[in-house]
Amino acid sequence: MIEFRNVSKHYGQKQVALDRVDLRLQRGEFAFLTGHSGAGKSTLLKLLLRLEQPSSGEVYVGGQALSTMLARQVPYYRRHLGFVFQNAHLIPERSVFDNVAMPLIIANVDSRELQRRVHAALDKVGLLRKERAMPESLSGGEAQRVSIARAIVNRPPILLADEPTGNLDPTLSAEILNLFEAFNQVGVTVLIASHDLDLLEALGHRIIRLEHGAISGTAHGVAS
Ligand SMILES: Nc1ncnc2c1ncn2[C@@H]1O[C@H](COP(=O)(O)OP(=O)(O)OP(=O)(O)O)[C@@H](O)[C@H]1O
Repeated sequence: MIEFRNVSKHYGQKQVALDRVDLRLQRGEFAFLTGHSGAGKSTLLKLLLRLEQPSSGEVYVGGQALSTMLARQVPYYRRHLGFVFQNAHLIPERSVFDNVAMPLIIANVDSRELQRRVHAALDKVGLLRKERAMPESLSGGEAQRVSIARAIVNRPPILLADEPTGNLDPTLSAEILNLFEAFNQVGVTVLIASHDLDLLEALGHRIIRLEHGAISGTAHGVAS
């Protein structure tokens, strides 16, 4: 589903963000990406989103080499990826419903289908009752759940997240990770960058470690 073949990424002349990374994620896999600050986690996700291009090597998603994708194909490609940031990044002057609907508006989905899908996404994250709320009235955990609803409303086969629990306490973090697990159980491939090793190790999923841009190990945590 996802493959990095000998991928390096340099910023400028000296900064090596990724160093000859080889990595495969099977369809339906759930993996964490961890490593120190500056290890290259966000860069790896940016390459998958095609926000950045490798300096050498190739990234394949669903069998397609991303370097061969034309600029005009990139927006369509990105519809197959859901992405969750550390901060929810909601539009403050739009309701919860409108925020979640945004990817469907961009994809020109008709209004009845849009309503049905937004309700289904909010239902999955347990926030249907908040559809008319404005972002400022949400707690941190609720805002993050809205951003997850927005990421999955297009039913992407791949869900990526960069430190999605970084601003949340341990109980809320566990709730957010449970949501990712629920999507994974219905077949979504999930890759989450996180520092929070204690939380990750307890879940029993694959953990991919980056160190100064290189893969330093891949192992499984121990499910408690
Ligand atoms: N746009 C950029 N220009 C120059 N250097 C960059 C750029 N983006 C990242 N880097 C550098 O590349 C390296 C990897 O950064 P990256 O953001 O991928 O690490 P990270 O593991 O996500 O770190 P963190 O956990 O702190 O977010 C770092 O040394 C960083 O300073």
